[in-house]
Amino acid sequence: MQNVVILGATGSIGASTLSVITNNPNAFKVYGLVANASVDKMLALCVQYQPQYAHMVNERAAMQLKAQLPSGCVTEVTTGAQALNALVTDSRTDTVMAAIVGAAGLVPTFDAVKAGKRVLLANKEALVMSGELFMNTAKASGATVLPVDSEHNAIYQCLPQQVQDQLGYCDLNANGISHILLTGSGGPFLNTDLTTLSAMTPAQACNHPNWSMGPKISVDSATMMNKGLEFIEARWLFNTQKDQLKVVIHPQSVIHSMVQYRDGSVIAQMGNPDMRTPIAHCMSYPQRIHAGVEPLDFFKVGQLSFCEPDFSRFPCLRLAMQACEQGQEATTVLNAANEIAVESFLAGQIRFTDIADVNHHCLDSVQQTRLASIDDILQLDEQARKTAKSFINALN
Ligand SMILES: NC(=O)C1=CN([C@@H]2O[C@H](COP(=O)(O)OP(=O)(O)OC[C@H]3O[C@@H](n4cnc5c(N)ncnc54)[C@H](OP(=O)(O)O)[C@@H]3O)[C@@H](O)[C@H]2O)C=CC1
Ligand SMILES: CC(=O)[C@@H](O)[C@H](O)COP(=O)(O)O
Ligand SMILES: [Mn+2]
Repeated sequence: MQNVVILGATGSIGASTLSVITNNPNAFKVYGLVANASVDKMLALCVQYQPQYAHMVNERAAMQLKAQLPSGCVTEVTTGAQALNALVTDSRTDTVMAAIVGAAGLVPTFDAVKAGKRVLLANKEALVMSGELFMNTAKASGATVLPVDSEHNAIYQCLPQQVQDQLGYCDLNANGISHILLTGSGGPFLNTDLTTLSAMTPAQACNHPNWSMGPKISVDSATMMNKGLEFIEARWLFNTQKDQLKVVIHPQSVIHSMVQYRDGSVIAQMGNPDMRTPIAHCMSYPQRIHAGVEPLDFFKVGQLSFCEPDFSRFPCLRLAMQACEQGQEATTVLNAANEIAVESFLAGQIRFTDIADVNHHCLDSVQQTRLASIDDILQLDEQARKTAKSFINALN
């Protein structure tokens, strides 16, 4: 029985993780649930799963949750950075699902890695910000990092065992691998008339053709910044060298990514677009469990198609690929700028096409100081957020 802590329990990945646990009650116990401020959702989860701990980052939310928990519920409600650190590093915590959205997930995820836990990584932004430090820390602590993001999970499944065992420092070339092919759907605006892009609304941007996800990642899919963040994520997870990583648009999201070998073989991982598959894979690795996902029906899949990304439609993808080449300072700035830009777009303060302009401006103007620690990363993140906010204020 694995004791599981879910960071981001009230979100989309949190719900899928809890569904996998519900399907496998003898293998997993919900030990701790973490969210920011969604009291009603957390209350319902506490009643259903009776975790040992429910942690709310927002202090008021923690007080409200405490007041509303029914008597007889075993859950202890906590708040504050120290309590969160204690939960992820607790000797009874076996597995941490890292599924807080954005930079807010970095510290608890990193703490779990430092403590040598089994870390199931959905929070790609943590790796975008701290990639090198994150993977080095995992190696030093002996933490097992398993990629939940559907593409990275697919790539992982297509790699040989010895490469899987050396996540973060594997030599792809020495293992006969020529390329990693990172697939992306192109999102809801793949074929939208370019002249109308600036008028696209948050609801249209969040209307992903294949996946049901939280609002931030949905907008990132629409700009293809999601693929850019995933490009950086793959760079760190699979230690890719220049030109080993390619983005392929595949609108149906049936193939979740591929690995191309020197001898001409291409190994792909396929399945219905349902995050419970990669989550179940990570939770049970190296075993296989029931995820509650319908098997892929090849007679109903229809046509699978592929094309190259068009950078004039998706400038954020190019920015991310360039930032990846520049290094961790640039990717930290880009991630922070993008979080502010997406938040402002969702709040109706900027246009869809302004997101790329905010990101571009921050990459060009934020001074990129050398990053040696998580504190350095958080400081640069803060600086980039300030710059993004000033730029947005000047737009309006
Ligand atoms: N959804 C998906 O299919 C996929 C998601 N991912 C990645 O997984 C992560 C989560 O995505 P998703 O589940 O869609 O996001 P959601 O928006 O659905 O959920 C976000 C979760 O994070 C919590 N949260 C937000 N801010 C904070 C904070 N400051 N401190 C603590 N908790 C916070 C939310 O709590 P509250 O409800 O209280 O606000 C909620 O539980 C992202 O990094 C995303 O890129 C990767 C692949 C696929
Ligand atoms: C489910 C998942 O992993 C998302 O990151 C998904 O890939 C988003 O779809 P896009 O390929 O459109 O970015
Ligand atoms: Mn993905």
